[in-house]
Amino acid sequence: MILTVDVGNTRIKAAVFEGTAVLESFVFEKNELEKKIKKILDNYQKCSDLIVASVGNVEKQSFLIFEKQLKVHFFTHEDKFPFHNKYATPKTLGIDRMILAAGATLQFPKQNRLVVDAGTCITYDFIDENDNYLGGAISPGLRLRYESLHNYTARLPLLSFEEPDQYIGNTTMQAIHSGVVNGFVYEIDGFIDEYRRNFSNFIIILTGGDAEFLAKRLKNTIFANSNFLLESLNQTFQYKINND
Ligand SMILES: Nc1ncnc2c1ncn2[C@@H]1O[C@H](COP(=O)(O)OP(=O)(O)O)[C@@H](O)[C@H]1O
Ligand SMILES: CC(C)(COP(=O)(O)O)[C@@H](O)C(=O)NCCC(=O)O
Ligand SMILES: [K+]
Repeated sequence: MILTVDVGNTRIKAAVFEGTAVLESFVFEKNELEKKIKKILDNYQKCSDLIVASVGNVEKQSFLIFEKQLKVHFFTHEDKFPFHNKYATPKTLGIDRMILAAGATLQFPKQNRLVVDAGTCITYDFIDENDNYLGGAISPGLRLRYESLHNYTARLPLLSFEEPDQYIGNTTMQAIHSGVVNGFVYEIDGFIDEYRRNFSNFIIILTGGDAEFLAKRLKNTIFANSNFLLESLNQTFQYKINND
């Protein structure tokens, strides 16, 4: 049994795996980290490994305190990954993106894969059918768009997510909802269209905090799985064990 933990810039996601099956998954805030992990490990005492991928700013020590109970592994660029990394700055590539790319490579062999992770940021990661990781894109996520409109202007209120019913917003609030939500959806559809024009034999994997909403709104058909990063962490760890 293993416990996987994904530290993003907004929230922490965790899941307990037995083989490839998710036994339970969790979402919590950074300030609850140690308390939550302790509780999970109390409930799943058979966990032998704690596997972490972090792009957020939490102390390593918050995980290392569990070393008495089980093995702790932080994924880094030094680990073995199942793709050829063609990113020109491999050391600055987010470890979350590397894990997503690894999961896509292992789960969907011999095809072009695009992973879209709609979290704090939207990240696009492309791995071609020869398992070359080529890169992708980074842009502001849904909530970040609402927050930046408010934080960098004098007159725009901070709104929370609301699905606009039209693209012509006729009030300040509707204009913001249209710009943020429709802009978000159009951007992702636009990127997917561009990839589709250039590559065939293609799978698109959608994940992150906004995946569920997006799955309903995108015109492109996609494979949506909110747990894809955690599942990929589990798979990449198995891959590491088998290849070290
Ligand atoms: N309860 C929530 N708290 C924060 N963000 C949420 C929540 N529910 C949905 N979201 C959406 O999820 C996104 C963050 O996704 P997530 O995958 O948790 O990010 P990260 O991996 O970067 O921490 C935000 O843009 C927001 O729109
Ligand atoms: C782009 C990210 C901030 C995304 O973080 P997230 O939205 O998952 O919290 C993260 O992958 C990161 O810090 N990347 C480093 C830069 C790069 O990947 O090139
Ligand atoms: K992301």
